[in-house]
Parts: sequence; structure tokens; C-alpha cells
Amino acid sequence: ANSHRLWPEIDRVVKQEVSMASLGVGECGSGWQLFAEDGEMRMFRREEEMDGMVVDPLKAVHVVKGITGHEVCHYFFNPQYRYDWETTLEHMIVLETVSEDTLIFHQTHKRIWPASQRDVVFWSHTRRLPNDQDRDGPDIWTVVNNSTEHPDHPANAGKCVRIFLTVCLLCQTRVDPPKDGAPVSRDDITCKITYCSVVNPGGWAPASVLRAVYKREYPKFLKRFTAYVKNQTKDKPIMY
Ligand SMILES: CCCCCc1ccc(-c2ccc(S(=O)(=O)CCO)cc2)cc1/C=C\c1ccccn1
Repeated sequence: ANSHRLWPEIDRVVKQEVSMASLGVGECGSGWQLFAEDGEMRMFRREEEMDGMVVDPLKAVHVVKGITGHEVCHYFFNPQYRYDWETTLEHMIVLETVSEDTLIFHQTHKRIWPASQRDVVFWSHTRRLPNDQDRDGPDIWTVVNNSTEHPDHPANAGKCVRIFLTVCLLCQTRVDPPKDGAPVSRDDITCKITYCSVVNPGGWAPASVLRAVYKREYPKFLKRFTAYVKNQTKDKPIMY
């Protein structure tokens, strides 16, 4: 709801993250290096450190047939599906339901040896965006997750090291209607997914460990998540 204390921040961060995600990896200036490729999925990262800690921004682009951007964002945003696809998740709770399109989460992630266990508090907002290029084309959908504070879960008060993240999932749907005028089926839709994330690991974690975790976990996450959405939607009506 646009009366909520977080609304101005949410609106600002969503706009800036969507414009960043919309830039191609070429346009963001140099620095993006391809580190994983699997079929249509390409993962890029920039090697960046902050106070000696690895905070490598990540940008993944993927093209998946048979699902829409609305469906991808629906399964990414809604908490009831998260344990099905987020393999590193140990515990998740919705701290606040700000509105039907904005939630505040607390998550603890499985410990990744030799680093200590991490947790995160973030607001999550999903939104349909007008499609500037193609007026009568399907809309663009996004989910933005951004770290925030919450009185019930102060940072580093328990066993976990608090991480800080900004994540943007941006989805553009394309429909290629069948020539013979038959109704559009899932074979005629394609979704271009851009996933951007910057994770500050909070406390110290060896750069080699973090980069190994990212190299292993991110490709696994995006493949698993998109396969999950295809499987969940294959026998359901198309959600545009
Ligand atoms: C030493 C390890 C420190 C970092 C561990 C870690 C904690 C959390 C997170 C994380 C990643 C994506 C999100 S989200 O996109 O908002 C979806 C909702 O869950 C939230 C959290 C990442 C990671 C680090 C690696 C890693 C990478 C891809 C998948 C899983 N883990």
C-alpha cells in the first residue's frame, strides 16, 4: 500500500533496479565476465570487493519456453512455493504483509562450510510494468528483494551473520501466435528472464569460498527455479 513507511524506498529501489536489469551486459560498460553457460542461460559477474569482502554483482539472463513473466514472478514472490525451489533455505517466515504485492521476510540459509550461517531480512515487492517497446505486447513483470531492518530480528543478534542483498527478477514475455489462427498455447510463449543480485555476505567469509559458492549455487538456483515453474504451470491455463 502506498501509505506504508517503506513505500518511498520500495518505489525508488524498484525503479533503479529495473532500469539496471534492463541494460544489456554489454551496455553496463565493461567488467561483466561470463562465468557460467547452460543452453539459453548465461551468467555474468563483476569482481567487486567492499571493505575487503567479496560483493560480486551477478547478472543472469535466461530464455525459457512455455511460461510467462507473470507466472515466473508469481512462483518467485509467493512464500508458499519457496521451499520447493530454494535449496539453500533453512527457515523462512513472513514478518509483515505490507500489501498483496509487498511482503517482509526473514530467512536463514543453510551453513556453507567453513563460513558461519547467514540470515537475511528483506522486503519483497512484485509489480507489472508497462511494456514501453511493444504497446499491445504482454506486460513486463518484476520482483525486487531488498534488505531492510525489522525490530523483531536485529542484525547479528543470534547465531547467524546477517547478509545484505538486492535482487531483481525482471521477466519479459513474448507471444508468437500460431499462423493458422489456432488459440495461443504454451508452445507459442517465451519468457526472457533477467536475474540481478548483489549479496554482501555480512561478516568475513573467504573470497575463494564465496566465489565458489556463487559459481556453484547461482546456476543451480536458476535452472532449478525455472524448471519448477515449467512443471507447476504445464497443465494450467496461461497466466499473462
Ligand atoms: C558463505 C555464504 C554466504 C552467503 C550465503 C547466501 C545466503 C543467502 C542467499 C540468497 C540468495 C538469493 C535470495 S533471493 O533471490 O532473494 C530468493 C529468495 O530466497 C536470497 C538469499 C545467497 C547466499 C549465497 C549463495 C547462494 C547463491 C545462490 C543461491 C543460494 N545461495
